[in-house]
Amino acid sequence: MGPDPDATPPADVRSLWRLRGYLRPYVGALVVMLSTALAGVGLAIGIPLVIREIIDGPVTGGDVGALVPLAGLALALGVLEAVLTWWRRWVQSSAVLGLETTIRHDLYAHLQRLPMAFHSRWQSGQLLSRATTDLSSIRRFSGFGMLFLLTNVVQVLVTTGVLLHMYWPLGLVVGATAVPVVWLSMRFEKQYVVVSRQVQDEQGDLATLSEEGAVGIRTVKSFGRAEHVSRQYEAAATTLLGTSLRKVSLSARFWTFLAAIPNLAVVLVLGLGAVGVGRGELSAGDLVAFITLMLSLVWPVSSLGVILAMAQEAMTSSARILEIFDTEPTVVGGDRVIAHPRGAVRFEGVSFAFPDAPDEPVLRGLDLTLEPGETVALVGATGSGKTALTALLPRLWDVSGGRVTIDGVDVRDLPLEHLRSLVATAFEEPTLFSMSARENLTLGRADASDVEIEEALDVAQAHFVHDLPFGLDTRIGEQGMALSGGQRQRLALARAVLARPSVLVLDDTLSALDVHTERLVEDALRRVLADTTALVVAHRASTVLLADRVALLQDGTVTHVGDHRHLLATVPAYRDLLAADADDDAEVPA
Ligand SMILES: Nc1ncnc2c1ncn2[C@@H]1O[C@H](COP(=O)(O)OP(=O)(O)OP(=O)(O)O)[C@@H](O)[C@H]1O
Repeated sequence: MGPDPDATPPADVRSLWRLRGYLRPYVGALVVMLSTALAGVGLAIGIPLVIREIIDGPVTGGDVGALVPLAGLALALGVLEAVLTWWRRWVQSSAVLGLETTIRHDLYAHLQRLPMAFHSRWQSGQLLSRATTDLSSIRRFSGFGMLFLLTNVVQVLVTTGVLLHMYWPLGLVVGATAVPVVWLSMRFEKQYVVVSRQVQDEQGDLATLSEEGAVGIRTVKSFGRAEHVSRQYEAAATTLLGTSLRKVSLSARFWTFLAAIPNLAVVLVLGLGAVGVGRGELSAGDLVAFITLMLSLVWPVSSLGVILAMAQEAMTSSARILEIFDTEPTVVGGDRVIAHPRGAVRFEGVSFAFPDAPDEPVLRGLDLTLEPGETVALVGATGSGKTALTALLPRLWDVSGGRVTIDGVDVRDLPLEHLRSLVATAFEEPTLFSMSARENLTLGRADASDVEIEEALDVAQAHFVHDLPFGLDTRIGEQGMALSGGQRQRLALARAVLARPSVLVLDDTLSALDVHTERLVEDALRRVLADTTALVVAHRASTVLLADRVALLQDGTVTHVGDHRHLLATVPAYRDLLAADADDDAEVPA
């Protein structure tokens, strides 16, 4: 199913062409860019011709009076060329940056719509490189490459035509020097693409190593592996250095040859040109114009190889980005709305297998009913599919068979946003985002008042946020204050409670809390759970006691549903799972 994230997709002009819609808002800018660039070509050809007039006219004839207007014209053309270049660059930069931003925005929005099945298959590094490296290579080509591919070809053709027209034998010499230059740039381009890809990959490897080293610093230190990790890093850095030096030496050789060829040609043209001037077939002004025009061809000819490489790269990048755009969001909402949700949940004959393991169903023929306001604890061995079951409610995954309903409506018939406002989940290992504690808390309900935030913090026993350096405004998450596992869980619980869902899912949310805090949280939770339907994944007897009923998950299906004490007394498998905890049970208020 879907494309392979690690493979480089076949690239051709069609992929680049498919992104043309993004250029539409910039048609005006493109017209300005193209006309200024073409006018620049005209000036690059015109200025040497004016100089020819100056040399053959006033300079040869010693006529100072005629020199002034011609020199003024040359100067004006030079200034015009500078102004046009400035204008083109200015228009170009704002257009291509805008273009890149629009594609990046669409890409991000699309990624948010793609289902878990997509995200569990694609490494974040892959997505990151598509959103950064690939986008910038498209930007470079659409702003710079595309324009110069066109204008350079025009400049080479027109200038060669002018040269041939001025004095065809020398024109042929110049035409002939273009051959080794083009050949050299093509060869260079091929080798350069390979080396620069390699440098990019090695930079990626090095980045991964440094990230792992930084994120895993505790593990590295506690296992005494610091030296091993630095050796690994050093080896990767040395490889990168070697490859980068190869890249530099390759381009140093290329540019040296590139400079040498026109210089040799100048010698040849000067020699042959002098003969031509001596024979009266060519004026001195012609020769100077000729050489100036010839030198003006060096960049357009030599850059063709690099621009073609850029085009190739942009095609590959478009193909890689289109791969993401072409992945259809398979989890799409319906259009039914539950106006007054009561929170009755039913799993009816539910089966489920992860898409990458379709032959090993995690759940099969599972039935479970949660009455409105009821709390059901889900108990099962580790790996028995408890998390998978809870993920079916907000449609992080879709059932493979059967259906899940809320108030009798199949969750697939509800708009996704509506469904996800009905169901809130607190995970065992919650993600906190790099933003303030308040923003993290109000993720599910941006308009929550301070009083409501306070109530949610009460339920989750998360008053510690007030003791953070800036209270609720303290930045937490990856780039902010590090919080303990238990603190993170309590924030996640407060976040879920604050969303005031009709159905609350707690996926082992209390596992990192000490017994004392857990009891306080449970006491407060009991009040919240009194009128909210809740599915609570539980590993401990104390958590189970929050529930009105317990469902035992075995072999992918619910085998027993009942009261905790009853199950403990009658179901040996249940007793085994909660045996260690069973003794505590007397201490906990039922
Ligand atoms: N993305 C996935 N692709 C394939 N298999 C998966 C995926 N995620 C989980 N599994 C497998 O599905 C099974 C059920 O996993 P699940 O996380 O639902 O178990 P659990 O009962 O919640 O376990 P625990 O109590 O340890 O959290 C496990 O065998 C797990 O290895």
